[in-house]
Amino acid sequence: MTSPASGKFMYTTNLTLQNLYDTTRESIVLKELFASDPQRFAKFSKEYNSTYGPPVQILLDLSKNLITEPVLGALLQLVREAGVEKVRDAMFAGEHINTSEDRAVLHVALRNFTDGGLSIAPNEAGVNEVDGVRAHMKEFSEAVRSGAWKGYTGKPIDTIVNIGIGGSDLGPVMVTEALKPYAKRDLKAHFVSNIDGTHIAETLRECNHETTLFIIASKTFTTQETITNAETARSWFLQAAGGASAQSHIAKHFVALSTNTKAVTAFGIDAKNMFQFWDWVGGRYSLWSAIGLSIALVIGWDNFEDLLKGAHGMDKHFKETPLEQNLPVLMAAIGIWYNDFYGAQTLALLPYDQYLHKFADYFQQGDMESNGKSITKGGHKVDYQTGPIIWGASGTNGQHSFYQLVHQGTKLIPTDFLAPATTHNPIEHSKHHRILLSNFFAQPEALAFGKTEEEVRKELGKEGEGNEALVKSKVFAGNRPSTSIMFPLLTPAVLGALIALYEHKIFVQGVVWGINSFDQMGVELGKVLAKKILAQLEKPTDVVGHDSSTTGLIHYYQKHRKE
Ligand SMILES: O=P(O)(O)OC[C@H]1O[C@H](O)[C@@H](O)[C@@H](O)[C@@H]1O
Repeated sequence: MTSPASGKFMYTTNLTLQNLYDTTRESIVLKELFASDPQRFAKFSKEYNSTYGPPVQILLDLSKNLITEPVLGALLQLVREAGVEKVRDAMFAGEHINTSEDRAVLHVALRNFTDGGLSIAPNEAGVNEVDGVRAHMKEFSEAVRSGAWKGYTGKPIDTIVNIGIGGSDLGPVMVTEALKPYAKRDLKAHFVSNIDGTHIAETLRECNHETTLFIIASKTFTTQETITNAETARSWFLQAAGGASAQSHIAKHFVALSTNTKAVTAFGIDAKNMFQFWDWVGGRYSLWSAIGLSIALVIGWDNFEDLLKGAHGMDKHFKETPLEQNLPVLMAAIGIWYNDFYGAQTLALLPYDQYLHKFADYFQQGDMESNGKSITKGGHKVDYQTGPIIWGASGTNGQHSFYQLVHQGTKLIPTDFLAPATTHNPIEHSKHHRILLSNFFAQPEALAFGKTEEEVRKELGKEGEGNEALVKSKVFAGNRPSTSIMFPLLTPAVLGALIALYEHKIFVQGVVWGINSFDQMGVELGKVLAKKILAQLEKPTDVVGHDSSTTGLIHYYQKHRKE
């Protein structure tokens, strides 16, 4: 048998799985599986308890998935056969598993603490500088939060503006939203990402230049959106602070988070106000690095460190736990079952926690930029499905929009439901939370077990007689899969562990599919074309080298634009 090195999804276990799918799919009916096995929940749910850092408990209930013991066994065999354990260890050891860019993949090193016991790639350049950058971030964030760091007129900072995009934006946005209960409420935080001038313009309207700190977050420090927004912020600041003579005040109001010292200093930011990270930190894995500075500013250093420690606990679990008990491995295995055997196209992330309302947005980049690939590491075109489309919204909002399709549409939509047992806002004696959780429990139940025609007829009584269309439209076929994830309370450490759980799930799937989860060549072409087009926008005669559609659209813009 060949492996994905040839572009064929053909491990030996693949045949076993295909065979299981062909011969047992009809009998994988959740209603029957639960009825015939009172132990199903006990068998297919796992409790994670951190062995490192602040306490983290996570309950992962996989029992409402379309799996049986033989299926899960075969999926784990597939993971084993694909060599996931070897590649995982290679990642922790700092081998250059990002082969196309010849880089190590060491975001795990950013959340390693010397007593963590994982001895992560101590020899990779930069790994021994992690502690130093953390100390710098701690000192700086504490100075800003305490008011010791002053703006150029001697006033403390009351507003921060993180300017970044993609991995330099989504993590800080998602985490600061998720951990709002831990936020310093009198420090306003804004995140500017879009090149659309509206984003920076609306943000600057809310800022006082004397008390605002701009954090320019860009791994490469060449990203068009970020640099343009940063230049606009700098001009705004200089103008408000008295023109060119105010240049020396920039040091009090602009810091940079980057791997590119040269570009940062060329921009005018002092190297001592730069927080370094390294090329082995992928953008979408960078919230643990200096990119997390805005998080540390908002929630404070100790909470930021708890976030890292929660993730580190999950790293230990991923590295040290047998596959059968390994949460990210189990989630990855089940995702492969739907993606490559059932033909599911998507995965919906559905947190029943308003604080996690950016969770799906965050993992759209995390998952889709990592595993949205169709060429293997060996350079072959795949003949199987790779990364799923990630989408979702926080409960219960989704219930009033897209759940109709999830319950009764023609597509199979695997779903992950997430919820905390306790809310940070127990208003009305937690009445809201009880209602929220009743929905969190009800939706997976409804998806799995549905409602039969017989039940509908009984319920409708006379109204249903002679109205077959009505009866049929009220039937829920059921057997729609879901995973449920619960935790006691959304703390920084729990959030860290949850993010790391999904990161490692993505990792495992990427290895099984034989792709490089750590480059992102797919974002390049559009960028290059946009640069070329930008230079042609002035006059219709400049618009050359395009198809008639693109040319027509640019001509329309040229005809109708107003400065
Ligand atoms: O931090 P930077 O270098 O500005 O990159 C921002 C983003 O740019 C591109 O879209 C990709 O490379 C992303 O992975 C990255 O997160």
